[in-house]
Amino acid sequence: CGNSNAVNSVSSQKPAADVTDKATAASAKTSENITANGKGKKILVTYFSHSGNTRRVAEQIHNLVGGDMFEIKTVAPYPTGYQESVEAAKKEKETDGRPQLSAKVDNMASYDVVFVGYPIWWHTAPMPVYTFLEAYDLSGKTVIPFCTSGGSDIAESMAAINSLCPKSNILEGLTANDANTIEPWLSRIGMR
Ligand SMILES: Cc1cc2nc3c(=O)[nH]c(=O)nc-3n(C[C@H](O)[C@H](O)[C@H](O)COP(=O)(O)O)c2cc1C
Repeated sequence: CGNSNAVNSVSSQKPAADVTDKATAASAKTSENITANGKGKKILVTYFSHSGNTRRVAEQIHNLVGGDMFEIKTVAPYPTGYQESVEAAKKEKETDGRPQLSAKVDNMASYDVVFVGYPIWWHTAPMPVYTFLEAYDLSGKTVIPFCTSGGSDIAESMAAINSLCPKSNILEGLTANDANTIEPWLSRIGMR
C-alpha cells in the first residue's frame, strides 16, 4: 500500500430508497454525514465487479452503513464473454499483472473504514484489486473484505488481502452469495 497521486472519483450516491425501512432511514443520511453508521467512522465502500453481482452487494452494504462508494474499474475492459474473461483473468494472474485503473480515490486518508468487494477469480481476488490496494496507504485503517463467487469462500482470498494491507485492521470478511447474510454480518462486526 504505497502512496499515489490523486485523480478523483468517489461518487457520493444516496442509497436507493426502495429496500427496508432501516435502509430507508439510512438513506436520509447523506454521504456528507460521515458519522452515519459504523460507530461514527467515515466509511468508503469500494468494489470491483465484472458482471454485477458484487456491485449489487456493495450497494446493499452502502444502503446499510452509509458513507461513500467507489468502483474499481480497469482502463482496459475484460472480455464480456464468460470463457474469454476467464482466460484473460487466468493469464493476468499467472503473470502477476497489475492492470491500470481508470480512477483513484483522492481523499483516502480521510476514511477510517474501507470495505473492499470483489468476485473470487481463480481462487483469489482479481488483479485490479491488487492494483487498487497497492495504490494507497491503508495503515491504521479498518479494512473489511467481501466477495461473491461461484462457490469459493472468501478465505481463499485472505492471504492476498492480508499481504496487500499489512498494517490495516482487517475484519471478518463475508462471502456474500446469500444477500440475507449481509445485515447479520454487519451487526456482528459492529458496523450496524
Ligand atoms: C475470471 C473468472 C474467474 C472465476 N473464478 C472463480 C473461482 O475461482 N471460484 C468461484 O467460486 N467462482 C469463480 N468465478 C465466478 C465469480 O466469482 C462469480 O460469478 C461472481 O459472483 C462474479 O461477480 P461479479 O458479477 O461482481 O463480477 C469466476 C468468474 C470469472 C469471470
